[in-house]
Amino acid sequence: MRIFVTGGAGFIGSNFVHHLLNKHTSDEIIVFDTLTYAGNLANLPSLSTTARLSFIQGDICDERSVLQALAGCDAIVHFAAETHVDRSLVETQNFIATNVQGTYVLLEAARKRHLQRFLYISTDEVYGNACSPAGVSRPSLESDSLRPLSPYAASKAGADTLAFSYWASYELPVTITRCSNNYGPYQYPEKQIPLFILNALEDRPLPIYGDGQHSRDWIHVYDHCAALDLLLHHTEGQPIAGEIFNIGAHQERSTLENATTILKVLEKPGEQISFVKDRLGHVRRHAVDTEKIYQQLGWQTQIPFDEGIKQTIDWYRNNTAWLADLKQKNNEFLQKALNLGL
Ligand SMILES: Cc1cn([C@H]2C[C@H](O)[C@@H](COP(=O)(O)OP(=O)(O)O[C@H]3O[C@H](C)C(=O)[C@H](O)[C@H]3O)O2)c(=O)[nH]c1=O
Repeated sequence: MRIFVTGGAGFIGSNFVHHLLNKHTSDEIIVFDTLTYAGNLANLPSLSTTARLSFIQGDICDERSVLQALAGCDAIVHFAAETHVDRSLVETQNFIATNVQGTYVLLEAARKRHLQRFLYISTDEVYGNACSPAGVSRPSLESDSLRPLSPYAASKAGADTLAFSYWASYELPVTITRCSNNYGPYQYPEKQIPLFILNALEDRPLPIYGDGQHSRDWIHVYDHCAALDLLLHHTEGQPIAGEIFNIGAHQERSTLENATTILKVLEKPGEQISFVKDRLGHVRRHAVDTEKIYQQLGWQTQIPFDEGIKQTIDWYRNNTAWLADLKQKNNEFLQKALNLGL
C-alpha cells in the first residue's frame, strides 16, 4: 500500500509511521505535514535512512498541493490537527481552519483520487462528559450523541461528522476512530504527561487545574497505533467503511494521581504539586467503551499504565537532545506551554 499520513511529524502520527515501517515492510509512506510548532522532523529519524518513507511539507488546507501529493496513493490516515484544548480557547480560528476546513479539503481530494481507505483520527473529546443519555456516568459508546465542550472538541466533532457524511453521500470508504488520551515518546510538552515529567525533572511546579479530580483514560501511543494498523490493513470480516470505533485503555486516572505517580517515580517532593485556576469548560470525565473494536477486530491494549509511564519518563530523561532541539527551534511556544496555567 502507498499510505498518505497527514500530521506524520506530530506525536501520534510519527509513532504510527514508525509502527508501519517496522510491521509492514512493503508499505510506502508519504508524510504530509506543515510543521507547526508541534510537528518536528526530529520525530522521524528514519526519514534519512528509509527509502520507502518520504516527506512533503504542506498545508492540508491547500487544495492543489494535497491533490497533487495524493496521486498514486491508496489510503489516507489523517492525524493533522490543532490538538491542544487550552490553545483552542485562545486561538480558535486556527482550530476551525485546520481541523474543519483542512479535513474537508482532504475528503474532497480523496474522493477525486478514488482512495480505498480514509482513516479519520477523531477523539473521545467529541462526546463531552462521559455519560448516558439519562446523565448517568458511564464510558461513551460510538452511538452516543456528540456534545463537544471546547472549541477544540467542537472542531473535531465537525470534521468527524463531515467525514461520515462523505461515506453516506459518496461512499468514500471513511472509517472514524475516537481515541482517549495518549502518552508516550515524542509528545509535545504542552500536554499533561510530558509537561509534568519535564517540570518535575527541572524542579518546576506541576500545575493542576481546579481540584485535580478530572479524569481521563490513558492509553500508550503504541497501543493506539496497533489499533489503527488493524483498521488500515483490514480486509476480511465485517467491512469497516462507514464505521466508527472507540479506542481506549480502561485506565482512568485523575490529574492528581498522574502528578503524584510522576513525582514518585522521579523521587521528587510532593510540594512540586501546585493547584492553579481551572480550565474553562473543563470536562470532568472522558472514558470510552471499546467493546466494538474488541469484538470486531480482537484488539486490546498490551501496555499497563504503570509500565508505560515508567518507560515514558525514561524516554524524556534520556532524550535530552530532542528537547534541546525543541527549545532551540520554537522556544516561544515551549515556554508558553511550560507556563500555561501557572
Ligand atoms: C496541560 C495540563 C492539563 N491538565 C489537566 C487537564 C485535563 O483534565 C488533563 C489532560 O489535559 P491535556 O491537555 O493533556 O489533554 P486533554 O485536554 O484531555 O486532551 C487530550 O486528549 C484528547 C483525547 C485529545 O483529543 C486532545 O488532542 C489531547 O490534547 O490534565 C492540568 O491539570 N494541568 C496541565 O498543565
